[in-house]
Amino acid sequence: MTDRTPGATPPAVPGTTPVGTGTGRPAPEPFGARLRRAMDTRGPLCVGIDPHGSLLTAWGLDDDVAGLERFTRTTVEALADRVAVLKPQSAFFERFGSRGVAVLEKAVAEARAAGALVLMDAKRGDIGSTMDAYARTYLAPESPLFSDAVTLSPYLGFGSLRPALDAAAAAGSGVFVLALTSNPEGAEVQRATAADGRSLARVMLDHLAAENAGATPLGSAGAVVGATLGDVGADLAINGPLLAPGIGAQGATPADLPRVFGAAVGDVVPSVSRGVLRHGPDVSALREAALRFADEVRTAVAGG
Ligand SMILES: O=C(O)c1cc(=O)[nH]c(=O)n1[C@@H]1O[C@H](COP(=O)(O)O)[C@@H](O)[C@H]1O
Repeated sequence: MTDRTPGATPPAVPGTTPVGTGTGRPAPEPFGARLRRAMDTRGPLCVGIDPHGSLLTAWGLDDDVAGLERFTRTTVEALADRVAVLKPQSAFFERFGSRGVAVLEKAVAEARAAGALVLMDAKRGDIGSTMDAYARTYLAPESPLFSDAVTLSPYLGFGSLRPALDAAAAAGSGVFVLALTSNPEGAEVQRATAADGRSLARVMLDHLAAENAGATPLGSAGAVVGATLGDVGADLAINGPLLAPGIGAQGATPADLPRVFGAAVGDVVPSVSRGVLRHGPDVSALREAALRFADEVRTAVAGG
């Protein structure tokens, strides 16, 4: 009989083979271990690549595919050999159709080759059979968009993400699941109460903690928790990474991190997009801005 208990592994999607299984190759190093090393050596910072039309214009570029290509190439060149994580926001590339996605593919490959971990910000979430296709897009090593990690939305039920969780584990990649997002509208859903009395965010955090149980030095199933939220009154220790967007343009600063994350602050990957990108197109200015954020984060995490 099929196990229907919450958190049980759902049956395989009919007609599909789970992504990345049965290759006979040795298991790749898990994302959590790779991320911990990158955070230790490069500093715990994620810079988002968000090519807003207004930023392209501010950089003196046209808001077209050529501008997108130039903006992306400059950002990768400036940062991929020094920041721990680069997070391209897929929407800003998709808006140009297939030519924009081609720019994204190239950026992913070049950023990874330069040593950055690439977190694809796609915020995907769907029924399991479609989730399997998303897993093949971002988490299958043979895909042109294969990334070190991907952002996922769990609001079709955490269990619907299973194909992506399994594909990530098989590929040595990671996931970041939306728990408490940085935008004020998120509370309506994420702080709503589930049937058992927990908030929906708590339910997601508990699922992630279960995914990461026993992993060392850090699990590969991360949560997204906005740096903008103040004291969230929740234990955020999930033995996995905590992506903290909202620094810079949305008003949060690295100094806010200890208040939001408490004892889990050492597992936080703060994320900033416009706060760094607005310093372009000068490569040195982009680097200096990222370095400043990374230094401020280190100081905040160390309690200074
Ligand atoms: O998953 C994300 O990265 C994310 C989650 C969240 O709760 N809030 C949030 O702002 N983001 C993303 O983080 C980036 C924030 O950009 P800036 O506000 O320019 O730093 C955008 O790409 C958002 O889509």
